[in-house]
Amino acid sequence: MPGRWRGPADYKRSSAVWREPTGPTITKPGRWREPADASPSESCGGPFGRDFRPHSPDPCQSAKLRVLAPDCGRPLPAHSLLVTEIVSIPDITLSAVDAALQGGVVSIGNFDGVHLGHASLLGQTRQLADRLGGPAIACLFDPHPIAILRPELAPKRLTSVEERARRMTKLGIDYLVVCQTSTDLLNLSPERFFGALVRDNLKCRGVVEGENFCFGKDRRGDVEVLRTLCHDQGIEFRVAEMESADGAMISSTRIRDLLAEGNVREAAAMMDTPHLLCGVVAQGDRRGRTLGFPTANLEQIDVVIPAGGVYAGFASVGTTRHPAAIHIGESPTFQSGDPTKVEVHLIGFSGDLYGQTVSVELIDRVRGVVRFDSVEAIADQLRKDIQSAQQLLALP
Ligand SMILES: Cc1cc2nc3c(=O)[nH]c(=O)nc-3n(C[C@H](O)[C@H](O)[C@H](O)COP(=O)(O)O)c2cc1C
Ligand SMILES: Nc1ncnc2c1ncn2[C@@H]1O[C@H](COP(=O)(O)OP(=O)(O)OP(=O)(O)O)[C@@H](O)[C@H]1O
Repeated sequence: MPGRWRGPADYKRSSAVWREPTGPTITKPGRWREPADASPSESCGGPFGRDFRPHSPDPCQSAKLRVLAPDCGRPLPAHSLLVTEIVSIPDITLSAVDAALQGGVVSIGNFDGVHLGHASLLGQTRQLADRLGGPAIACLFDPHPIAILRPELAPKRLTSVEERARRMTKLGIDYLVVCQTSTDLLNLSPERFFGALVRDNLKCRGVVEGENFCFGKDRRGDVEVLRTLCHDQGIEFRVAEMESADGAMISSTRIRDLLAEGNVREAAAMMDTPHLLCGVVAQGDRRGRTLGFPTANLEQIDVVIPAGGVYAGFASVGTTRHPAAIHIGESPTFQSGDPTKVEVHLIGFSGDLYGQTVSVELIDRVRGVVRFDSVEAIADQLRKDIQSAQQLLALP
């Protein structure tokens, strides 16, 4: 049965991953630009489809749902740039990863959003792996530990695991190891955690972490503890300087806060790529087309939805990318909608999108949501919004 733990040697590995013949593109950390043929919609379900639902509150349930690529049966599109291979380890104290993953350099964290701080860290991981020989590995925990420890405080994530892998590809990371989070794992002391994952499983030659890295039960291990553990095992250890913007450290939490304010532009700057909302088009009230602006209503979005407002962005359907005006939140004019409703008007597009997967890159904010007194007034404003969006997107 796919995804079920069968024994120590049984770790899940995505086999439907396509590797570029020339290997991953390595560029200066945080300075890469998306190649012209990369379509964000492929990263929504990615090659793993929408079956990959890692955020179940019940870790056992999550393990059952962990159906990675081998069983999804869908071929990876040729233009997809996903190269970083996702490897799932159900239990770090039991699993035995294969030799290809061993002898490299690891960086451990959540890497949600793969922001510029992560990019700098992972760039150094790549460099050290090149020097020492062996793969460059990022390792994260899924679900996020907070979802098990304090589920009521667990924030929505910025990026799916597949999207993180896609971003890591551009940073030269060979493997994204996804450790199945459980209470047993969270109860491991720093020493036992290090022994199980870094020493015995990955047999690392090097470790790279940021200054604020903590690990092990109650976050008792810090970079000094890690330095000693690495030293005792003859593992090279490097501490990366923290990356900042406007005098404050860049973090996933800070990016979530920016999105909560509707500041998608700054969030994009910190991730070096726009925030991506991916959903399936559902039926709305069918009012949009009567206003002259049909909208695709997106459902099943499982990442942070920014504050209510009108945004400029791009919407991708399959491999086609359209400029778009996006409305998030309620429609007070019609007393309808909810704060997380996402409606997308694809500029210059007409056609049926129901049931299709659409991914939206949020580039900039146009304005807040307003209540209009008449249908004519809102239609007038929508025309202006399309113009503003086109300007913000620098379209002719
Ligand atoms: C670019 C854009 C801006 C919008 N701004 C507002 C707004 O300020 N106030 C409002 O009540 N509705 C706003 N809407 C929502 C429209 O009222 C909504 O698209 C319409 O009710 C159609 O809903 P339906 O897709 O469920 O049929 C906006 C929609 C778009 C596409
Ligand atoms: N701004 C940064 N510069 C350099 N390294 C960073 C930065 N932020 C985090 N890191 C490092 O990246 C690794 C992964 O950290 P993690 O994903 O938990 O970071 P985070 O962005 O601070 O997340 P959160 O806001 O949820 O705490 C850790 O080694 C951490 O020290």
